[in-house]
Amino acid sequence: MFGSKGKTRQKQADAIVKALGSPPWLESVSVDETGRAVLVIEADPADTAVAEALRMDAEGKAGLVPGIKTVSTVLTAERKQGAAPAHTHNHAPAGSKGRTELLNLTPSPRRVQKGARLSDEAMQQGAPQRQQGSVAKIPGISRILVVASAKGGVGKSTVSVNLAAALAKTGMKVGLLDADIYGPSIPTMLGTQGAEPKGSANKKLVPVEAHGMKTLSIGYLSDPDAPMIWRGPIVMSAITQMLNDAEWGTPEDPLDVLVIDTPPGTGDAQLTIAQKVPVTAALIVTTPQEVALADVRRGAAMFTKTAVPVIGLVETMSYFQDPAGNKHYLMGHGGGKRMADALGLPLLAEVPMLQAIREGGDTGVPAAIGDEETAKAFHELARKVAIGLDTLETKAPPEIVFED
Ligand SMILES: Nc1ncnc2c1ncn2[C@@H]1O[C@H](COP(=O)(O)OP(=O)(O)OP(=O)(O)O)[C@@H](O)[C@H]1O
Repeated sequence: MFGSKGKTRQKQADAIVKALGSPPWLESVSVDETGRAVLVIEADPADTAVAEALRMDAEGKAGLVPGIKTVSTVLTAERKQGAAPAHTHNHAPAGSKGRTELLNLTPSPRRVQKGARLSDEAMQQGAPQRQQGSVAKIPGISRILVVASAKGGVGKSTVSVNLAAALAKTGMKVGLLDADIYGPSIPTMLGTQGAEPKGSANKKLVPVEAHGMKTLSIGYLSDPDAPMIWRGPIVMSAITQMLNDAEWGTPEDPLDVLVIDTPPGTGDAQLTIAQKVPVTAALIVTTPQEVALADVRRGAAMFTKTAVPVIGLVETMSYFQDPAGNKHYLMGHGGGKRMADALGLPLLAEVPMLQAIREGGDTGVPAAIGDEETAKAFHELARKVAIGLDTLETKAPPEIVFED
């Protein structure tokens, strides 16, 4: 029935169905020879928000199946009673002429049927969603990794600082940009409070050097005793300045990676960064509690929507190990793994709750450059992140285009 290529495509389609958990709303999956998957999702046209959420989630998961290069979705009205159940195919099913036409008419990117819509934030901004590669790269920066979390206080800045320090320790040229407008904590974590980035001869900001990294923080640019209300445009101009008008590297000698610590949540600031900054990939930080799942899902969906690949999840404060070596799962056990599985993302690290990590943050010497045992989790994470970023460079990004 199928040739060997056809069999591969069928396997990929089956893998997508499996990755999505064979849901009843998935009418069909097809994969063509270029690695483009088309998902046909049945949704209630009256509930566009649900349809949109299903689509984003499904596309994110499908995009992670090996061999899949782009994912497009066709949203259809709900199946009438007695219609065929969900199945996979490499060709439009015989006898479903309307659907065949629909699939054949969509060599291009994702089509959103009338009724489906973008998020409220995107609508408010009135801007088309970003397509990967559409934001110009910054000369002097090879890759940008954003570290995000759905909620505040989960240990995102701690992961950002230690990951950046661990990457720098491997010999990579690393930058760390603190874009956390609500609580720029990176100067404290690096022991650079009060630093004032100087201007260079060619009127660029010179990043502050700390622990083998180049760093800039919104905290260096604002008075910590005079908290200001940061609004979208101001945030973006500060971040844009720190990104584009700073001496991170040169086109001949660029940074290998710039880690950006973003503000927690999925509001305007995060969406703007994902859309306007040439982000290579995102990393999501969470704690083990189950309650955060919906928030994390929303965060992952935001990146999917803006065509930013998420390379994985990091669970932090996973457990406390007593002096006898017993592990105590104070915040629950396995939440990060379950969440990663539910989102179809790899869990890249489970960082323990350690006094040395907290103290490292408070004293300005990241634990990742400290003693071997404490630093281990971050070094392992850095290794996986470096591999993840390299892998992305050889894989075509998902293709996303919205219809008017
Ligand atoms: N693995 C860990 N072990 C011990 N303490 C930790 C760990 N991770 C984070 N902490 C501590 O928890 C507190 C919050 O961490 P952090 O500031 O990194 O969170 P955040 O998510 O960046 O917060 P915010 O939302 O304010 O940006 C800090 O005091 C930090 O030292």
